[in-house]
Amino acid sequence: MEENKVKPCMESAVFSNGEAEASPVREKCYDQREALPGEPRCVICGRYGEYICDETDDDICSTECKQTLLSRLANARKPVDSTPPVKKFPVRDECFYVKDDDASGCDYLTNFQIESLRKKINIHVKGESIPPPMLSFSSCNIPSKLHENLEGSGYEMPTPVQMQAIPAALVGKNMLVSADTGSGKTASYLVPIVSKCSHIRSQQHSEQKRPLAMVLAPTRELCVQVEEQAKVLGKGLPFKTALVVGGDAMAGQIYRIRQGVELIVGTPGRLIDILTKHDIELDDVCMLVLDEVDCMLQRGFRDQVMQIFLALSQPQILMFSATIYPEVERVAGSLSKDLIYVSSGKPNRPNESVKQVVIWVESRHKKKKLFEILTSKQHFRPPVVVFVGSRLGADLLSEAITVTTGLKALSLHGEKTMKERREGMSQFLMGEVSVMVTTGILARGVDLVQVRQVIVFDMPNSIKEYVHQVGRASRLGEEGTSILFVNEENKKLFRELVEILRSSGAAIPRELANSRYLVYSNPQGGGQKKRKRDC
Ligand SMILES: Nc1ncnc2c1ncn2[C@@H]1O[C@H](COP(=O)(O)OP(=O)(O)OP(=O)(O)O)[C@@H](O)[C@H]1O
Repeated sequence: MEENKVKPCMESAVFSNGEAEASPVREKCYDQREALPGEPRCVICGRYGEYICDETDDDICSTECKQTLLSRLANARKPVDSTPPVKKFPVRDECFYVKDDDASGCDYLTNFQIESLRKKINIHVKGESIPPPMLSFSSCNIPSKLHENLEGSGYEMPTPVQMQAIPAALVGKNMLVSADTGSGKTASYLVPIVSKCSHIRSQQHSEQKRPLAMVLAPTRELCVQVEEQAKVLGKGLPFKTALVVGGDAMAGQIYRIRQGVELIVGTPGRLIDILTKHDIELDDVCMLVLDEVDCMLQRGFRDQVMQIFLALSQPQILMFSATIYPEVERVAGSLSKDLIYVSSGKPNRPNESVKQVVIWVESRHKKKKLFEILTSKQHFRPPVVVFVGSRLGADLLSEAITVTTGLKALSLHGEKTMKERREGMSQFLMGEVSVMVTTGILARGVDLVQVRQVIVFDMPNSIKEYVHQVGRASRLGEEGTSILFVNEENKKLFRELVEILRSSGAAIPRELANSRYLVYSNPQGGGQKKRKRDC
């Protein structure tokens, strides 16, 4: 490792009595000592995070872990066929690219032009004084460094939801946004956050760097990913992040926040834990994001989210999901009186780029059917995510897959340690594991860039969870396939399922189409045994 790539962390030098500055950079992870309470930890191995990786701003312990970190990031971003990382999205109509000669945005567009532009990019809005969609990242007055970082990530043009949500967030609108899975919602809130927070910080003269923004998300995996992306976008700007999730040592998280960060990304439970036990000043938080808002406002999370919301001083609130129902709109509306609504694509529907295949298979035959798919040259498209209904089921099935098919399979669920979850995810993202068997933990928001096939082995409790699970098979309009195993045990969801399959043009198995339960099934999906939330 070249010395200039890994800088000794000044704060950590205080803890190590100057040792970090005097001695050469550690080569191997096992040469590094364990972290003491309150000290920074290596994001890869959890040892003493003596250095800051200048490329990612993460705490790391050695050259070895730095390399692991960088290759994970590179792999996580690598497209399936290893072609250069220029990302596409399904732009069907070139002519919406209205020429803006002065490149200053579309302020001069007439209302009619704005409306026809929205129509062409399939954006619907509701609310007062909503700015027009932006045509390019350069037309929305974001810091040039952020623009460079977007380009560096392969973001050449904003996706439709970004075109509308970014300018609206930049002018301070409170928003509820519904957009298809894989349509770029994350950058829709991270771009405004990085832009605003780095601007505020650069204007501040005080030494105290209190958090300015917060993103709440339901799972640790999603938080890890959002924080990673925030770091990439904020690189080179006065913009630091803290990840606050269960399973990692709390001391390190508090230490990081106290060192001064602009953004906190976390799960509600751990955040409440930290806020109630430690004196963290939140008065400066001016932006709050609820990612997967329908999940965050559901029983289980709602009270914690409200508690955090009430601890803040009326921040701008941005809420996002691919599935938003009237009840969510009602609760979201109660958080802000002048909320605007943005919707892109077909809300509450599986992503159109995913071909849905539904197979009627009795429970006792499901394993056999799965093994057939996984061993079929024609049907198996690794890496594959298999969704099951329980943690034990995930463990047993992943073992059975390895034993029966010889494929490398892993399970990932809420009972695993954070270390196991991190390692499992990275092995999967790096292509070392071809089948990941998981509970709902990976259903929402997680950007599995290389995955093009999802197998829903156990139908989830609700159609909206099914929509999110299917969504893992496609990013930005890339084609994918989902295979759902269904039988009479899922009868409560039959009516909604058939409706959604019909509207997607998917074939419906004869047994399902002719089922006597079709008439009686409950569209709310009630009645199925409730499973423990797995986040
Ligand atoms: N403007 C863009 N240009 C190129 N790639 C983009 C752009 N915006 C987002 N992406 C990439 O598209 C993929 C999907 O984005 P993202 O994860 O934000 O989708 P999402 O709408 O949040 O999906 P989900 O509902 O599944 O969480 C990611 O790999 C992201 O890096």
